[in-house]
Amino acid sequence: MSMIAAFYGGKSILITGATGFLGKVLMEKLFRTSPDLKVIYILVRPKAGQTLQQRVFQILNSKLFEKVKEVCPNVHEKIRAIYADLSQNDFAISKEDMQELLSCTNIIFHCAATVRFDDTLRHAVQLNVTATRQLLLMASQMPKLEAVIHISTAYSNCNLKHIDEVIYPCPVEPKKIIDSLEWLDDAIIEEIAPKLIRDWPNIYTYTKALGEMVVQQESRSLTIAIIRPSIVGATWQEPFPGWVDNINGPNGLIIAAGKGFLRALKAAPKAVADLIPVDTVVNLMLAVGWYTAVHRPKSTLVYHSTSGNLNPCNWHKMGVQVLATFEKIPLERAFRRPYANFTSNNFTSQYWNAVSHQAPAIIYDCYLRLTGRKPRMTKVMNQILRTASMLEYFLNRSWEWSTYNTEMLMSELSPEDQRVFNFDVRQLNWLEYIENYVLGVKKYLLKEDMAGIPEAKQHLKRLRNIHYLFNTALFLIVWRLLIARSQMARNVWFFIVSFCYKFLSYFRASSTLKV
Ligand SMILES: CCCCCCCCCCCCCCCCCC(=O)SCCNC(=O)CCNC(=O)[C@H](O)C(C)(C)COP(=O)(O)OP(=O)(O)OC[C@H]1O[C@@H](n2cnc3c(N)ncnc32)[C@H](O)[C@@H]1OP(=O)(O)O
Ligand SMILES: NC(=O)C1=CN([C@@H]2O[C@H](COP(=O)(O)OP(=O)(O)OC[C@H]3O[C@@H](n4cnc5c(N)ncnc54)[C@H](OP(=O)(O)O)[C@@H]3O)[C@@H](O)[C@H]2O)C=CC1
Repeated sequence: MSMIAAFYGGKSILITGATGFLGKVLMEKLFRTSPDLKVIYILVRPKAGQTLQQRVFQILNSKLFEKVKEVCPNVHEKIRAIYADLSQNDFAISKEDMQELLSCTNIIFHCAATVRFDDTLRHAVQLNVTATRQLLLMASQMPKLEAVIHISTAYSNCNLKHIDEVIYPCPVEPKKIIDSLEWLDDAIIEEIAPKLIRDWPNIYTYTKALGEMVVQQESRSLTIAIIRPSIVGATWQEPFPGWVDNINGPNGLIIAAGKGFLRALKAAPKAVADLIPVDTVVNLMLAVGWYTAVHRPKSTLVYHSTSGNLNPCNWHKMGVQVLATFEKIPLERAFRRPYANFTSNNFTSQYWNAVSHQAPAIIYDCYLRLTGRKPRMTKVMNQILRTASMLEYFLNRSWEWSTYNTEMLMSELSPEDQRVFNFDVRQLNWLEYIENYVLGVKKYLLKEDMAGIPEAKQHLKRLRNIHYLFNTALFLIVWRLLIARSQMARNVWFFIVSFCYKFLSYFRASSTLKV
């Protein structure tokens, strides 16, 4: 019997960010392994014209929750969506709902955040810092609370090379930043933002670091743990391999590569690609929730959910496997054949951008214009290049994350828990994982039909022929122009032609002799 699964039985669990990538997988696993849990409260806001109920309905009716419905048929009754906006005071939760949350909650998983790298400082602080503080204030009024699990990121201290499982101080107190944002206007805030974030690469990682400091300062009587995942990728094993549903992190770039838009990336081929499957992160979260509530460690423990030091894979290996998978299972209607050129050199990268990205986009837009259609490829390409440049920082560096606490926790689990809540990334086979990942991007994110693979392969063959034809035509045009203008080119041309002629004559003569 799994001790962790039994621990969550009969519990009331509060999850923020339950509609996000990590939150959905967390809910799924909780319902599947502890179907006798009492209730999961989720803080949700209406979005894209959908009410809370419609959003919950959509999640529960997705493929991700198919197994849950077999194990826990009354899952609809065990989920309680509470209207909340984490950027508002008291999260805009009604009095009745707040009362229920305060009196019933046993465990909190705080996943909600803005994960955009280019968010405004005001919004990112509201979500990643102030909301964390407010949630902890709420937590301190919960008599039945056993543990709070805060989700940070392994990159919250990416200005350091070696990162331990400790909370590092930030140069400016979070409280001071929160207070000053109250009276500064937006223009000034955006002006001071680059000075505030110093050597952090973006507002996201900086505000996540501030969020950790808030956890440390506000923990007081609470039992809290922090989990720091690196780059969260598709599911490895559960509930099925390759599930993914948003374009964040590697997903957008994998699509761009598969569709043939992105053919070169400024990335250090040997740098560690620190991906971690989302189900591995969720298993660690649930194990940490159990351990924190049962063992009540005296200080706030930090757990790294990373792969680099236990089972490293580099960007080159990852890129090669992504391309190999696209050979077998290509995406539909590709723009060009998938290809990837990793370089960390500035000049080479700019050259590839011009030749492999901008030029084809401009040529294609000319073609669209000539055929009376609206040009769009340059816009798409610029969007992809902007995203790639935002991720560059993470593609050109390697970090060392220590994993003492994570390994300690692993050794504390019973063999059954190690199996059911497996977060041992050493068992991950990268080649198999990446293949399933790419397949998952095609099936679950792009919703492409597997029956379309033969047609997609035919399309790639046509693209290859167009590519050869285009290159030959280009070569002939350039050569013709050169011959017309340069005596040296003409000499080279006559030399080649006479050499070929002599070779053919020799070949013909020797074959006649043999006969
Ligand atoms: C062979 C090649 C191999 C490739 C392998 C490469 C692997 C690369 C790995 C990358 C490493 C990433 C490192 C990350 C490390 C940090 C870890 C964390 O904690 S990070 C935590 C994770 N955080 C991150 O990863 C955040 C990173 N991303 C960002 O911050 C921003 O996306 C941005 C700033 C990059 C671009 O912003 P912006 O220019 O404003 O663009 P928008 O975002 O607004 O969207 C663009 C378009 O996409 C549409 N669309 C949106 N959603 C979906 C969807 N679900 N479904 C479908 N479509 C969707 C949307 O409608 C729009 O279309 P349109 O309306 O224009 O037609
Ligand atoms: N994905 C990754 O690679 C990594 C993620 N992390 C961390 O993991 C956590 C979860 O990330 P992930 O699931 O990928 O992110 P998502 O963007 O998929 O999910 C974010 C969640 O936060 C919710 N949220 C955002 N703003 C508000 C708001 N104002 N009010 C209420 N809810 C809000 C979103 O709700 P809505 O659906 O309404 O937008 C969504 O449920 C984050 O803390 C992130 O920092 C850490 C490392 C890597």
